[in-house]
Amino acid sequence: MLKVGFVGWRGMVGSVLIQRMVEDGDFHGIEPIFFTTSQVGQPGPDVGVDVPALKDAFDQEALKALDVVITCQGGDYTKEVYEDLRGSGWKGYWIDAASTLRMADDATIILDPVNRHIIDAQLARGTRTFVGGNCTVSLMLMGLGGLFEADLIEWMTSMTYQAASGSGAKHMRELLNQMGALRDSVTSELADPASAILDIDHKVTSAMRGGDFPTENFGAPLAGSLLPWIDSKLESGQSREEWKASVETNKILGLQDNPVPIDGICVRIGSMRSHSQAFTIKLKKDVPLDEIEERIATHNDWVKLIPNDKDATIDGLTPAAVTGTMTVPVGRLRKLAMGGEYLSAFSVGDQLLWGAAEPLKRMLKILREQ
Ligand SMILES: NC(=O)C1=CN([C@@H]2O[C@H](COP(=O)(O)OP(=O)(O)OC[C@H]3O[C@@H](n4cnc5c(N)ncnc54)[C@H](OP(=O)(O)O)[C@@H]3O)[C@@H](O)[C@H]2O)C=CC1
Ligand SMILES: N[C@@H](CC(=O)OP(=O)(O)O)C(=O)O
Repeated sequence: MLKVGFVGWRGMVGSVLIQRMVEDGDFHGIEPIFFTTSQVGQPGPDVGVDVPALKDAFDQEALKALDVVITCQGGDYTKEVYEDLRGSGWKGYWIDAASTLRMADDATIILDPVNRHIIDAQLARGTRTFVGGNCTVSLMLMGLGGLFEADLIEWMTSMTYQAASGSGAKHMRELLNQMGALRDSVTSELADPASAILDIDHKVTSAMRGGDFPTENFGAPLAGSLLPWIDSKLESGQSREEWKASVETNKILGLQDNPVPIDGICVRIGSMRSHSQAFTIKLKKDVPLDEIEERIATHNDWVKLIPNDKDATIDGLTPAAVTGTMTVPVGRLRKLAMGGEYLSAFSVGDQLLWGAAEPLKRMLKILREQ
């Protein structure tokens, strides 16, 4: 039985992973051991099978005894533990949600509905480090995988609308507190249908700019606003989040030698846990729209084609419709005014499921099938 260590299982990504594994009965047939950086000795979670008390996530000896480590603890943990563990000669499988190791030569980015052939080839070569992709990248590929598979894309832009959850649990709370503070600033005016909308607008804007508006985590108002920068600045002028689109996509698809250029602007908006993206796609040739739709819709079991009409779009192509589900809807598909080779598309996906936890869960299953 595989001995599988779970690190970071209590966090937001980790708890979605555990929830999905319990739902699918994945804890049966493995020996799960739970680790912590702060609660050593406390009881492990209820996952339907017996688990020992929590072990120290920095205990190299305990980690070395494992066949598989799955970590959702974050990049700092990976930096602190991974090299020493490998340096000690440990030959187990390391499955990680953090970005730290993604671009390392000996690591494979996992998104098996899109790159199972690469995962299998890497396993056969003896690769033992597998890392989940950036959430926008994984969600984009789940939606547009059919176009990449048919080698139809010459270049692409991705303009993102990213949820608060991508920054972590504290940020989700802060977004809600910001929303509440905005409403609280005009409670009496909202109760009076005769109050002037411009007065309401003025008060809301003042509240947003006020010194007591809760911005400790985002550093600025997000509710009622947006933040067109995610992560650090690179020399190229891109944000790190924008840079990941091209490098990670091409690594996932094994196209590093002949990469598809992908670039855009990543924006944080006030949705809770679903990321959306608007794409402009330059096709290699003028492919009919019905063929494009067919290729997108049949690529995997989770992508869902949304007809390009208003009702279907408002119904099915929003964070409110998608959050908490595995479905990745793709819609707003139409040829742009620039010509038959220019395609628009819009997609939405739960960034904690396909964007973070699901590829890790599925990688463990792949290992169990070996
Ligand atoms: N958020 C996202 O969208 C994505 C995140 N990732 C990666 O996953 C990593 C983890 O992200 P995320 O899950 O958001 O991080 P969290 O901040 O939710 O959790 C990280 C760790 O914080 C500790 N912790 C301290 N207090 C609490 C508490 N009250 N409740 C739960 N955990 C607590 C836990 O460790 P302990 O039990 O040891 O104390 C937990 O494992 C990220 O750093 C990133 O590398 C990857 C893709 C997407
Ligand atoms: N940066 C992403 C979330 C994330 O954790 O990404 P990565 O796994 O690439 O660090 C967001 O803010 O929405």
